[in-house]
Amino acid sequence: TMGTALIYDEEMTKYKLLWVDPACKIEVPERLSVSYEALVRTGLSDRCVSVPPREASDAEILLVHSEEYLEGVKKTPHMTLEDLKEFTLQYGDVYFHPNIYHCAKLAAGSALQLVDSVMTGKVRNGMALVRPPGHHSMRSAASGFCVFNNVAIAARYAKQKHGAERVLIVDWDIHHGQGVQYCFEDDPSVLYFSWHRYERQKFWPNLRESDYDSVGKGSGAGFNVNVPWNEVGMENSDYLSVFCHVLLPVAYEFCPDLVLVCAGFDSAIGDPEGEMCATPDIFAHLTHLLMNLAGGKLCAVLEGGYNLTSLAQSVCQTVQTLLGDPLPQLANLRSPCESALESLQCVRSVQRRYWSILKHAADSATTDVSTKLIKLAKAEEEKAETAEDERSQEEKVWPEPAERLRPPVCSVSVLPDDAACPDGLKRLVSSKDLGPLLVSRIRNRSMEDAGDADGVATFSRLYTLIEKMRTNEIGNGVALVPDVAAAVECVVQDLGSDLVSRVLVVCVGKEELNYATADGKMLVVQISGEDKEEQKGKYYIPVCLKKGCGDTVGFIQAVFGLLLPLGYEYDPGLVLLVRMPGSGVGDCMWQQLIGLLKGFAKGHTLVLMQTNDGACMGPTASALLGHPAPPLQELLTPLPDDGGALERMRERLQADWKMLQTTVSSGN
Ligand SMILES: CC(O)(O)NCCCCN
Ligand SMILES: [Zn+2]
Repeated sequence: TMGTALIYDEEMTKYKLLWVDPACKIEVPERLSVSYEALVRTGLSDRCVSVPPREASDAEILLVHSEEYLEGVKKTPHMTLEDLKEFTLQYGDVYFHPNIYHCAKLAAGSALQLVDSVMTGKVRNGMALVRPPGHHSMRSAASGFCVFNNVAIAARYAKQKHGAERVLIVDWDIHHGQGVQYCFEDDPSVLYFSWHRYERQKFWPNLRESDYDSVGKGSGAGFNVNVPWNEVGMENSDYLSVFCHVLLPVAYEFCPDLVLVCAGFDSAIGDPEGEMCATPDIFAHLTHLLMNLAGGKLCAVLEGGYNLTSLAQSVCQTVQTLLGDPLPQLANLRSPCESALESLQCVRSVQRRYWSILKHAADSATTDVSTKLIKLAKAEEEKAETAEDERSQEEKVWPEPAERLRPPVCSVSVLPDDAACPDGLKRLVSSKDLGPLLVSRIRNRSMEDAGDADGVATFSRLYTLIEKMRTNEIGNGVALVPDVAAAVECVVQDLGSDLVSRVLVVCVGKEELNYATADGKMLVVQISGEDKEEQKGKYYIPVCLKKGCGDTVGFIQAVFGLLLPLGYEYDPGLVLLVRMPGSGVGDCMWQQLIGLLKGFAKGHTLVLMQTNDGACMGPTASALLGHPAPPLQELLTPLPDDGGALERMRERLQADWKMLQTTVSSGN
């Protein structure tokens, strides 16, 4: 199914703080109106399926909250100002208003409408712009501007009404959604992931149980994943590292039927609460990285976000990705910071006991993180004293996110004349005259009999395709060629090199690739079952899966632990995905790979396959067109894998590639 639902009603702007409370003054009605107005202004709202909110019923609210709490909140509409203040005093950092009960029912009801729309297949995914937010509210208490726990209610509702068996909740808000954690900490059917500003418990809500060692209880052990940020100023690379090295491997092993996002945008630059430095376009990638889970069924529900500029931009980035638009290039990613690496290492070392995909993660006990903790804590104590005053004054500025233009043609195919063109793809026939020099090079390089006019025609079409991707006239494409190894060599040596500055070549299968430039114009990552001799340098990385490319657990570990971090750091202008004959990779994994690789080069991927391997043309076309990849069920029953080899490879490569790091540098 296609389509993105958008749920919004201005009624949810009709409550505000009626007295002085410094902790609550940032939660203003304009948060919602500027977000919606930005979606209207950019034309994104018109591209969505507008779904009206509704009020959550008592029964639905009671899925999470107690009767006494609900009865209490029910009385607030008739309270005097003094009664409202009195009622509010029993909770922390939250305020009540005569209309907030109505809005809280609409906020929860919006999340339920979104779940209905997605679970019934009316739309593929969607976003609910709501206030009051929800993730702090608990069974019998309001907290942190939250009254009813919108997403927790939605998760229970999805299970009860739609039979969802496993629900993943991703909370990228900069605060810990303790309400969600308490609700599901002993429930293995709901995996709760949250990162949050923590500063070793010095940041609100100052809970010991927000730290990384709260992994869930009883049968829920392992189904709660907390990533504390112990410093402010976290950047895009810190966020992406946690997604690649913690959340995504675990999420894929969990294999959810539905993904709910506590979409708070106070984790973006400029926000007074988060004080982080990640730019709004990061949410395009965070959303994208979750969109191939659960067959694309993703519901994003607004939580926090208090800088009206970065909030509006972040909401637009999220919705634009839900609509399937090309992703922005994330420029100049750098190494995750030391504090992020320390958190990453701690989280992986506690979660490795519960997730086989993390089994080979370093056990932090061996690197004695505690001394590092103390040393770093002292270091930042000094820094904090000085930085505090400067930091709070400085006004953050960041570039407006780049436009993300959909190319006129989404996907094309380059095929032998007798091959059928898959539905939805446009056959590329026009070809550029390559000129005698290139023609002779092609003939020499790859064609046995120089007379192979077909070969030249194919390559001139490939050249055209690459050129039209560079100018964004075409999004992506797939080519069936007689000899895929020869084609790769020709494309990267002759065609690609002068058209794009960096080509990421992802080869699946064992064929020998006998070129690897050391100049960085090309990065080759080859995933195969063959044990290759040591890699030939920084830009040729052979990843060996002992049990071959059919080993889904190993493949996923290679994709998230190596390929995606490398790709983000390399930041290519074009992705060349090569399917070597006999690779043994499954169709689902293949589609997942195509979907995930769209995160690079604004989605400009060229898939090369051998003519006699055309059987997977259907799944390939489907993935290129943006249809979500089917879930990888195999992950549920992982075979004993050799993930250790991948960890060792990552450790070896991280000297060259900073995004591969998952532990604090043992050096300092
Ligand atoms: C929804 C939320 O997580 O943004 N609420 C933040 C409350 C902060 C109170 N100091
Ligand atoms: Zn927040």
